[in-house]
Amino acid sequence: MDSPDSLFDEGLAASPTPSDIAVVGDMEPTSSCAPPIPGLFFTPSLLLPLELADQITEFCLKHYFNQPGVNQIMLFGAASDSTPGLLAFIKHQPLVKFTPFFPRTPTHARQAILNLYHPGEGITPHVDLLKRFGDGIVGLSLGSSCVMQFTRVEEADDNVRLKQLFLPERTMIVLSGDAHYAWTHGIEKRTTDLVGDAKTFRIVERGVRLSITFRWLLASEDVVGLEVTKL
Ligand SMILES: O=C(O)CCC(=O)C(=O)O
Ligand SMILES: [Fe+2]
Repeated sequence: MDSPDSLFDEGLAASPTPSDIAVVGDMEPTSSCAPPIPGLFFTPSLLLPLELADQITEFCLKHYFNQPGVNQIMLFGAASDSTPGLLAFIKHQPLVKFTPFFPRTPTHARQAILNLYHPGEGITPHVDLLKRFGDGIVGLSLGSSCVMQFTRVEEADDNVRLKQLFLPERTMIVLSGDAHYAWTHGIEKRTTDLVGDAKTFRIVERGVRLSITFRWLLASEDVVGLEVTKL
């Protein structure tokens, strides 16, 4: 993937966007207990307030996903008016204190990627572009849950290379450090997820899911082309 506007690392994914209906494959029950990946922070009980979540979802669907076939939007700039009230909420959550996401003196532009997934769609495992983004990605799940999968970029000794995490709707995940740079993240193309543990689990249907991920752009990476939405 050579395009200068590519968001993801070469070799790991060909410009992943939510895509393609797939057959349900083998599933393992997955819980909302964060896997032991350094730099991955997730608190299942921390939920975006329902009213705010509904407002943001409605706003994004109306303003950004109002044409057929559009399933990914990139926003650049302060990204405050573009997702009203969302950054103000995120900023005060202890989870983001672990990341350099809200430095005392912001020096870089902010970027948000909005992905819309219909049931059966997913995103190829990838590492977000290392050279373009600063450390610390904050991701929100709106409208539906899903299972996110993580694999180590380098082969490691441990038996379990693939780790999974169930992301209920209105939850927030933070990927920083190793979780950002040394592991891929992706979502399998499924219409259902198996949630729980080996003994007690249930099938959860996927609905339409909107994810919003915030990042910092590194210096000189804040101009990527004229086709992007400038705020
Ligand atoms: O949908 C998600 O939660 C993940 C999106 C993602 O990985 C990305 O936009 O880079
Ligand atoms: Fe990503």
